Amino acid sequence: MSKAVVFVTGNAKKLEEVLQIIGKAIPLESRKIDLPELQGDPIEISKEKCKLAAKEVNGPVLCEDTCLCFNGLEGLPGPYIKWFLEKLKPEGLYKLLDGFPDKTGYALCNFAYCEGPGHEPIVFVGRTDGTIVPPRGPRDFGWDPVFQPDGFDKTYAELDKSIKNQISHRTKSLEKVKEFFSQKNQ
Ligand SMILES: O=c1[nH]c(=O)c2ncn([C@@H]3O[C@H](COP(=O)(O)OP(=O)(O)OP(=O)(O)O)[C@@H](O)[C@H]3O)c2[nH]1
Ligand SMILES: [Mg+2]
Repeated sequence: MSKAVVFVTGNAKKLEEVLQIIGKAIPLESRKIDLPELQGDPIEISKEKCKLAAKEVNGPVLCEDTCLCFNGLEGLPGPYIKWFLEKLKPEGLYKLLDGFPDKTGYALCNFAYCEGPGHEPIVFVGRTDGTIVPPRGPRDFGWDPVFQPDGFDKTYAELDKSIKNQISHRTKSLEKVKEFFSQKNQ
């Protein structure tokens, strides 16, 4: 690849996972910029975030927006999970579903790639379905303690990192990003 792609994020834990997942498949640089985020549709949010990132960097960029969606709440908190988590902590996220029998949900990761200012971003969606449970496991990354992926009896936080990175929303999205770059560079 001629030009390194800059992954723009203000979140160190995200960056750590992205580097673990992609290894050397895509030469990445990272830039810590906390980008403003639109409200609304998750795809549009990631596209707009990526356009702003491309402007800041003045070159090719990747960025991602992550949602945690509760089926009982019609997909909310979704893209607003960061603010819900900050105020309610993991316990409060589970309590949000008090009175809602459906505890299922999904983690969504939308990576967006933009070639540079003026280019339209492309979005790569990764989704992992699961259940929202009372928090269990280490607290070092966001809402991991309340998300139990389907097929496992452990939360993301309790799972070995290598297992989370085989099945996660982020991995599924990055698989598509890798495929895109391998085609692009043929
Ligand atoms: O337990 C978790 N497991 C994950 O796999 C995961 N991925 C993201 N998050 C959290 O969900 C919100 C997304 O908001 P978000 O996409 O806007 O991220 P951000 O603002 O922190 O960084 P960025 O937008 O600069 O990239 C933020 O609170 C993140 O900490 C996760 N929590
Ligand atoms: Mg953000």
